Amino acid sequence: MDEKPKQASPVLADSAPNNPPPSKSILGIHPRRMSQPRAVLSKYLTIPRRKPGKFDDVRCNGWLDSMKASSPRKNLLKGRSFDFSSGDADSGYLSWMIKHPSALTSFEKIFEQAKDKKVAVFLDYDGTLSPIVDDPDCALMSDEMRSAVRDVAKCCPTAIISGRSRDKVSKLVGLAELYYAGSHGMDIIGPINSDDPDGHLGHVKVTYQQGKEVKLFQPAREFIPVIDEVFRTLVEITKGIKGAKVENHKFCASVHYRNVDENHWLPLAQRVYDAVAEDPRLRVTHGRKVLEVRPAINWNKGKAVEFLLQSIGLKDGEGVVPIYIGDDKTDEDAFEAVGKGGHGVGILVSAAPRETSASYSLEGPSEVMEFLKRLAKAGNNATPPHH
Ligand SMILES: O=P(O)(O)OC[C@H]1O[C@H](O[C@H]2O[C@H](CO)[C@@H](O)[C@H](O)[C@H]2O)[C@H](O)[C@@H](O)[C@@H]1O
Repeated sequence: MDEKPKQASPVLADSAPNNPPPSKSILGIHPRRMSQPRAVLSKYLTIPRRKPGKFDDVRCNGWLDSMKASSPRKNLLKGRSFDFSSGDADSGYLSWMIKHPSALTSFEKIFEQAKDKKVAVFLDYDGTLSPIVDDPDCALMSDEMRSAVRDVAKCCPTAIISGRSRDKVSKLVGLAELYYAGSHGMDIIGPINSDDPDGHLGHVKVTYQQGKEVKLFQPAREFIPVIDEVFRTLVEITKGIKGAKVENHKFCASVHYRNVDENHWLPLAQRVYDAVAEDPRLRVTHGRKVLEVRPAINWNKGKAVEFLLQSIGLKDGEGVVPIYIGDDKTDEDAFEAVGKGGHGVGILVSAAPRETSASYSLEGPSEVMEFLKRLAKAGNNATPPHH
């Protein structure tokens, strides 16, 4: 189904990788050589990457802290009565909740903000629609959640924006009426609208499920062989680490350490960083107990939201309220995108206080489902169906 884009993609180069590669390997594993000629991809790349140098403990501790913090602990305070004068950890949680109130208790306010406006809903998958589980292949969404999402999609355009490959996440969700962006937004299937001439945004028209014509946008298309190669390397170098799992998402690769003994997290991270250290085309980012190797391009879930809004014909503005719900660091770009101009609503799914650009919070997938049900009900009462 995938075709070659007719026009160059509008991808800009990143200013810096999220996490610069470390210096010399402590394990004696040398960075792999890529077979793909670098010149082919050079238009995307401006990131100055440091040559491997001295291994530094500060960076190492930084990784480890980041890896430890990457999946928040359950909020033990829920359901307790609070002593507002205590000044301990409880008050930290409370002040976070004041800054990022529950989207359920604030539902009326959110609905008021969306009233008489065009709403578009963007949903992350893992940790948002499905609970976090040890085996990524077992992260299934419930039928009840599926029907809540289906009902929302009946009243407003709805898209899934996931770190997983588009094929995988669309199979897991199983709703043909949604739009999908896989590989952290680097593989988008969106609608074609009349103000958006063919190829204008670097996309191609393709025939999708049930013969429907859709827009396919893959800004990192040229990286497929690069990711393929790094995936094979990652499988090889993590073979000896019990519990490590590597996934190929076509435009990025994930290295999971949720099932790896904590003492081996740092050596695992070191191997992953070493594998990309000398390649300016790649960068490493952190997700929930997962390291992601991604093309070093300026494209992320936030850009995918903007692209989809434009495709849907809802350019950002006062009349449009994009709602984004997600649980991960990679969702922060999307929270920023919907927060621009103060029109959109970002909702972080987290059971613990976290630095975020989202305005609201929900504790976990069951609260997400509750919110979606209320949204669908309110939307059905308030507006005619969008399609
Ligand atoms: O953007 P998302 O849809 O949230 O995808 C992000 C990553 O999700 C998956 O990993 C996470 O969920 C797994 C299943 O619950 C869990 O085992 C893992 O620890 C989490 O990181 C997926 O497997 C990754 O490839 C995605 O990048």
